[in-house]
Amino acid sequence: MSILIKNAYIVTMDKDGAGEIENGFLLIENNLISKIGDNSNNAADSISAGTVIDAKGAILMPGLSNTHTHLGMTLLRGYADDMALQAWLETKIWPAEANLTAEDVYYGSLLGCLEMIRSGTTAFCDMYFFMDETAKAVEKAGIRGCLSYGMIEFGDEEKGNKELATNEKLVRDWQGKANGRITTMYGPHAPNTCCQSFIGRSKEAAERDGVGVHIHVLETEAELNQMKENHGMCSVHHLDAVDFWNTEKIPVLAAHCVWMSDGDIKLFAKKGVTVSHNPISNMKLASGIAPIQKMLDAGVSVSLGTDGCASNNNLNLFEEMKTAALLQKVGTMSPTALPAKAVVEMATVNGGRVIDKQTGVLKAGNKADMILVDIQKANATPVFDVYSHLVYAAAGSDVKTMIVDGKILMENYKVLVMDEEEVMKKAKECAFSLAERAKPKK
Ligand SMILES: CSC[C@H]1O[C@@H](n2cnc3c(O)ncnc32)[C@H](O)[C@@H]1O
Ligand SMILES: [Zn+2]
Repeated sequence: MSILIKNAYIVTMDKDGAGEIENGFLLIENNLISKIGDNSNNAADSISAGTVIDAKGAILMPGLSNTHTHLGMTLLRGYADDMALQAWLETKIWPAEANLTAEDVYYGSLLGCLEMIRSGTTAFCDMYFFMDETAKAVEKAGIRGCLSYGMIEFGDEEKGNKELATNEKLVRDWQGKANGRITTMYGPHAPNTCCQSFIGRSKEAAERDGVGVHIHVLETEAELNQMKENHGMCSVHHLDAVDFWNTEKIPVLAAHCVWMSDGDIKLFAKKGVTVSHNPISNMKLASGIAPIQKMLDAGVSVSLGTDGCASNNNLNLFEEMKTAALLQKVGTMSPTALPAKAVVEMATVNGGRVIDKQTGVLKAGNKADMILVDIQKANATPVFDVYSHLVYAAAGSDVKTMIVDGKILMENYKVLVMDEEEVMKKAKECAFSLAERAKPKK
């Protein structure tokens, strides 16, 4: 099993290696990148491979990583808009989610995988319900998923025990499955929906099982105020007291982090916490502007997420990259904040670091997760700077080919791993049936 890609403009994202190669080739053997180099002297002509892709007119780059989403929520796209987080969750989303079935989450997740394949995302971190179904969808779709069960216990110990047991089963059943494409984490939802000791127990379970933790933190000013009122300190310091941010043994992924103080940022940098920045969700729910430039300056590893489809309302990381850059600029009133290359690093290198260390950079020995972005298009004419193009001008729909773990999932805009029409039909049926079941009974 080998694939040779030649004549590509390669963006490796490899700081210590090739950087960009204007006319490059890349060889995949089994699920790994075995060679990458310059093709201006036709070096690739001497390489034989089972499949050859001529990538003239395309950028070859690492696949994008979406480090915070709730994939099954594709069914709730457009279900409840223009509301603040707490009211949105309590009056619309949680009542709808109380009616979710396993079938809903399967088709919602498959639809999410399809949308990610079509827009360049090769890997994602998820936190939701019925996670066996998301795992089955990931298995079928061929992408990479880091899955956590979303645990909410509101201080109820008995509920907490059940939630931990469900997450533990997910880890036992799915960790490392699908040739390592599926990994798992523990997912305590947030510091204001789970008590401190429960979140501490989640961390201990994750360390015992050798997997990471994924949590929402300081998403809104309301959370910050509630934590100060109830505990006399912010969420970050509250959880530091149970050593939650310690990454010596396992990765720690913190979504949102909008209301971080300078002290919180310093602590995250020291501890090695990965932040998932979700600018579109933060804008739509009017949660605020996360201090991302400050985090990067302090040495925090910041990645990008979309959040769920009910607060975004899509899974398109190209939109997320552009929004991240623009939002930092307007938030700091500085056009030099969050330049294009730093944003591409967030969506590739930094996301890869938390999902699978052998992804996010195109170099020999890494896993073969990559995309081809079409630049034979009006919106790609001219390309002066490849990072500027990717962040400010490119669209998710410019992604023409995707390879994950050495397998072609989409080739020349044709998705090879599922019947798109069928998936959309089933997902639509599930969505409308769910909305019907969620209607308040008269
Ligand atoms: C317990 S599974 C995940 C849980 O989180 C909800 N959710 C979706 N988006 C957000 C957000 O921006 N902040 C907090 N919680 C969110 C989702 O609906 C599930 O109930
Ligand atoms: Zn979320």
